[in-house]
Amino acid sequence: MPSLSDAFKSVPVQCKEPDISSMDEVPELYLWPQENQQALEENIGVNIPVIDLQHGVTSRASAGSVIELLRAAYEEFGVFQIVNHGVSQQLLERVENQGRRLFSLPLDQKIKARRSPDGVTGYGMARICTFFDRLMWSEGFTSIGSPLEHAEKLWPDDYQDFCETIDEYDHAMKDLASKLMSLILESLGLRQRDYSWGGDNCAALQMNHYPSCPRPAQTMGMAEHTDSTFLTVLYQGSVQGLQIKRSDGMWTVVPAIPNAFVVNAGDLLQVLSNGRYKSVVHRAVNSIKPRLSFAYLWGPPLTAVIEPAPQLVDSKHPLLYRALNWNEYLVVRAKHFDRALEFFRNVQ
Ligand SMILES: C=C1C[C@]23C[C@@]1(O)CC[C@H]2[C@@]12CCC[C@@](C)(C(=O)O1)[C@H]2[C@@H]3C(=O)O
Ligand SMILES: O=C(O)CCC(=O)C(=O)O
Ligand SMILES: [Fe+2]
Repeated sequence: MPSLSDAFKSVPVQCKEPDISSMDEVPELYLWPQENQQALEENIGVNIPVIDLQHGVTSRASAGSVIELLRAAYEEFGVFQIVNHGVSQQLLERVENQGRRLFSLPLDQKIKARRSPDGVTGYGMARICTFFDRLMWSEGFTSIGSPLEHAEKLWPDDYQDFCETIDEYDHAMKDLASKLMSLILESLGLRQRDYSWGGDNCAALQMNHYPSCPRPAQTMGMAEHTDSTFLTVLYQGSVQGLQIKRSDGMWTVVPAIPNAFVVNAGDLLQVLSNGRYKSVVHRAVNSIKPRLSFAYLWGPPLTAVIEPAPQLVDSKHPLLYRALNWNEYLVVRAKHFDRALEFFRNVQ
């Protein structure tokens, strides 16, 4: 049985982990072309819906049911935010504190928990770094289930708080992600019982740190990408940085709302919905302020067959993708990155 950690074995990567937290100058390799960096002040918050999971209210003038709001948000943007989601503010604060604690360790300590070249979990740059010729102004830590193996290396005598907090957060995210998936299926007119795959859904928690940056207009925190998931639940704290690319190619800021989560549509949802909900292209930009984000990347059991729902295929909506599973998708993506979905296009 493959695990999420196996998908990258065929394409090992060796990323360096320079100590960007202590740099007051930005080295050449971190400077990205200017066209990437248009400031988008005028686009801040362009109607990206905020859904109140208990009441269905939104930031838009017109309120509606959660399902209608979700459908509209995913058709238009591939993203929405949620409030009143049931995850306590206290847990979010604890997770942020543990993130701060981890990333403020000296680099020689962090690299004791370094991600292996063919692995997924541990400390290092986001795996997509190999697809770009510039470096990203960020560092990350990925866990799948318990982070114990790495936490013991980071804090040999004091890893318990970290593990307990991450375990608790992982459980809260697991529940929230499956609730969101039920709502998403309902919004597509699909029956929950057809999507209970048998076996546990897989997920990874990606903690990101974007250190204070002396030239934020010229650097990139995390380069543009889609997530390979069904959905990603992102907590971005109080410092803004996430941007999404709209269908007209314009970048739009996703405002940081206290205690809200951002819910991105991922590539597997694009497949399952036969292209009706497109995975959202997004990136994170830097600022003078240090920023943390926590992405819970959630998908099906690794070998479950994912294919466009038959109810969403008809003469006006031809079958766009052939059946795949998350494992084979990740293997193709590890090699071909943003072109991976093309390999699963249905050819008539
Ligand atoms: C479940 C996963 C999604 C991810 C690859 C991974 O196996 C674990 C890390 C995830 C992450 C987080 C940052 C962005 C991303 C594109 C990356 O490089 O690593 C995603 C991967 C993905 O969505 O494919
Ligand atoms: O930091 C952010 O806002 C985005 C992070 C992200 O896209 C990811 O971890 O996949
Ligand atoms: Fe992402």
